[in-house]
Amino acid sequence: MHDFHYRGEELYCEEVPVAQVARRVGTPFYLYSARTLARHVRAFQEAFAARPHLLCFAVKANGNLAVLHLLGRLGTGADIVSGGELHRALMAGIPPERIVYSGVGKTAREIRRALEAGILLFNVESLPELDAIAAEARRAGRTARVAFRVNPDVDPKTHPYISTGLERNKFGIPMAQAREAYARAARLPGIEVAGVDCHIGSQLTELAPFVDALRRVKALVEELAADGHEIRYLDLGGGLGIPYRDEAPPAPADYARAILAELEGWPQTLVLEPGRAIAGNAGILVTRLLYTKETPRKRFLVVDAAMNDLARPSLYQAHHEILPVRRAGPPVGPADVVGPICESGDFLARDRDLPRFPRRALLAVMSAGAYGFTMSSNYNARPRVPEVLVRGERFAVVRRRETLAQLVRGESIPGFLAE
Ligand SMILES: Cc1ncc(COP(=O)(O)O)c(C=O)c1O
Ligand SMILES: N[C@@H](CCCC[NH3+])C(=O)O
Repeated sequence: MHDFHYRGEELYCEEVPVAQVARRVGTPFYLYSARTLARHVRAFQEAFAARPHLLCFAVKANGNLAVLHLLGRLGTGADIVSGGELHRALMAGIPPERIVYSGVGKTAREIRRALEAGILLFNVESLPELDAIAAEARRAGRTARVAFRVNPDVDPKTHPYISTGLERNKFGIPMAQAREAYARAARLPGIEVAGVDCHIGSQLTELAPFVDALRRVKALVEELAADGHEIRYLDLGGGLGIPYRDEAPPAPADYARAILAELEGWPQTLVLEPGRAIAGNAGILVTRLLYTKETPRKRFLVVDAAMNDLARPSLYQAHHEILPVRRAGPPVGPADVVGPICESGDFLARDRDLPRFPRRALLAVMSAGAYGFTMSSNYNARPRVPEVLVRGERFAVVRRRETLAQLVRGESIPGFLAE
């Protein structure tokens, strides 16, 4: 599942002691395992080998150039949602013909860049956006291949903030409007109807919502075929969950079996956009204990990482396991692991049965490889932390710690303030 394990008393990433990296780069930092990333990619590739498919890693989960480069070398493409992510994917060497572009608010400039790059597919989320893409394509003398992202109105049974395929969510177009939308797209110069797309949410731990959504998509594709559209790509989005605690999400092979069974005799190229399932358990956030603070009610472990470094616990009450980098004694009762930020919502873990740690102990916040660094911010003027990639016995800093100079880069004090 992942390559973070104890050897004796010490936590390792692959062949590298985590404490050794901490000595080199200081804390906090993100640490990724190349072996875990590669294993997860291969699990998808092997599971879907029986049919034409394209694995487009969701860059929003982890956009580090080295990570994207590694995934690209293994054959993956990218699912992007902004001009910034397009830039990252191209810089990392991911070929444009393996890039699909989702998101409800693509700007004219972003659309132009994606057209110039020659990406595979625009996943279109509204009719006004379709018109904008058509206009840019005509201006550039190009043709944009499009899929509509349809909203199948399926409950993914996940956290409400990360469910996307319900009618009340802002994503995609309602199924009932799809045929009309495709008819309009087919008439528009600059547009080539190429696929159907759907993505119903993230951290799904059951197969049924995926299968439900796919059945609705299949019914639509049949109608579209009857209307004369040639649907060559079926983009099923991402969303496969991972174990953070005791969840038992389906493995990529189970997910593939369920989908492939539905698609027997369907010739389309399958596009998949996993993010978390590839990167989530391939990364940890390493932090140092600053102070242990005991009050009559609570024990607080104040660490040097905070909600600006890993937002998931504060934002979704997400659970991330906390492991000592050097094994400590037995648990002595509940503690909150909190950061230095001036918000009560600044916690990485709550009410965990944890040992008593020596001062300056290193702690690993597990399963932080997806939506960890990418959601980090500079809140409380905290420089963003470094990212380190391990492969076997080697490791490299793949993003340096932000400096104080970088923290204020681009800011200026206008002269009129002195008047
Ligand atoms: C359009 C789209 N594709 C792919 C993903 C990746 O999802 P996950 O990381 O759950 O696989 C997301 C995020 O939920 C998304 O919005
Ligand atoms: N950022 C979320 C997932 C949202 C997925 C984006 N479509 C998380 O950390 O779980």
